[in-house]
Amino acid sequence: MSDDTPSTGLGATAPAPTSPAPAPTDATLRGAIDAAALRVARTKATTLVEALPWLEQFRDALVVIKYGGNAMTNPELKAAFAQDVVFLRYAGLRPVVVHGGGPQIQAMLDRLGLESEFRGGLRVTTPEVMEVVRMVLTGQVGRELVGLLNQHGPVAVGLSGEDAALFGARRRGTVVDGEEVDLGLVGDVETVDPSAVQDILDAGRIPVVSTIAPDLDHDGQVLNVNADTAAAALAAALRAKKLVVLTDVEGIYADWPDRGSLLRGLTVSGARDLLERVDTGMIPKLEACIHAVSRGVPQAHVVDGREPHSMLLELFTKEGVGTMIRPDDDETEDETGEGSPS
Ligand SMILES: Nc1ncnc2c1ncn2[C@@H]1O[C@H](COP(=O)(O)OP(=O)(O)O)[C@@H](O)[C@H]1O
Ligand SMILES: CC(=O)N[C@@H](CCC(=O)OP(=O)(O)O)C(=O)O
Repeated sequence: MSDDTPSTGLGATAPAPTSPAPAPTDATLRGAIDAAALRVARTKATTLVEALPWLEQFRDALVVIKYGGNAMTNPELKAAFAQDVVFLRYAGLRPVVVHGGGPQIQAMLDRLGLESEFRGGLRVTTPEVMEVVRMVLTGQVGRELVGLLNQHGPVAVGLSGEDAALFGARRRGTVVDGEEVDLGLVGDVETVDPSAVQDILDAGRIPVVSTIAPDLDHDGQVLNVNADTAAAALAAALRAKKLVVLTDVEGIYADWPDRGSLLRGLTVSGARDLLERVDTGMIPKLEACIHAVSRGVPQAHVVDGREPHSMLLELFTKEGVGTMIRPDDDETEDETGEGSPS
């Protein structure tokens, strides 16, 4: 007797069926498949309708998306990212992509046998390394993203911080273990003229920005700037409605690397306090979010770029998936982000 023989509930078991159940007819099978397909279609429709309040709220909204090099290493993820950005555009938002490319720069430096080291989270940049940074960001990573976006229609236009004086930067050093460190050709963005980006947006297209910046103090010299902070400066100058930073973790953790300490929401003051406790990679991201929100961008999000379509989930669902940073006087609930479209 097989283990799954049905029980009568009276201590005895029912006799095993003597003949197999009749095989389902083609019509019954087709009916079952149609019912399942209908259920899937209904779920899709519910998902679309759930996005409606956000689509209404974000109509025309300018969203600056920072796409980090670590979230850009897998072809499927890159394709999903391109789909999401084009989706935002076709849904009536105005996305602007600002990309990094740290791992891609490193790979090229390794191929060329050039050494470079990071100090305080920034790459020490010699003139030779600067040539590679410029070549990889504008000539490789930017081009590739433009190509991926344009697979969905002729929407994307690439430019760098050098075009139409989009960015102007000044050289910076850093302090590591109490010591002043010369980073070479590394700068902070000090001026932003967003008119070239605005022109591309006004044409209904998607600007894709590589973060190379002319040196304001030395004509003809360009500087290597951190892509997170450049994205924040651009978001503030464009008066963006959101800054979305895609990276390779779920969001910001209160107590990194304790996976149970993922933060759903943070105020700018909370983010400033946390700066003391985060490690190298997250410092420029947190600084970028603080910079953008304290200069008038209503919300900044840190989202997992390894999760396909995480950006859409963060923007268009009640639960969200990453960490949202908002002004101190914003009353949005921290834990769930519920209450209003985030
Ligand atoms: N509190 C924190 N929350 C999340 N990540 C953190 C935190 N502190 C440090 N990190 C590190 O920051 C990294 C993200 O920065 P980075 O590797 O520079 O990303 P990207 O290439 O996307 O710019 C994470 O992978 C993680 O190792
Ligand atoms: C000064 C400095 O460190 N610049 C970065 C620029 C690229 C970048 O920021 O890329 P991610 O966003 O992928 O980290 C670098 O040379 O790697």
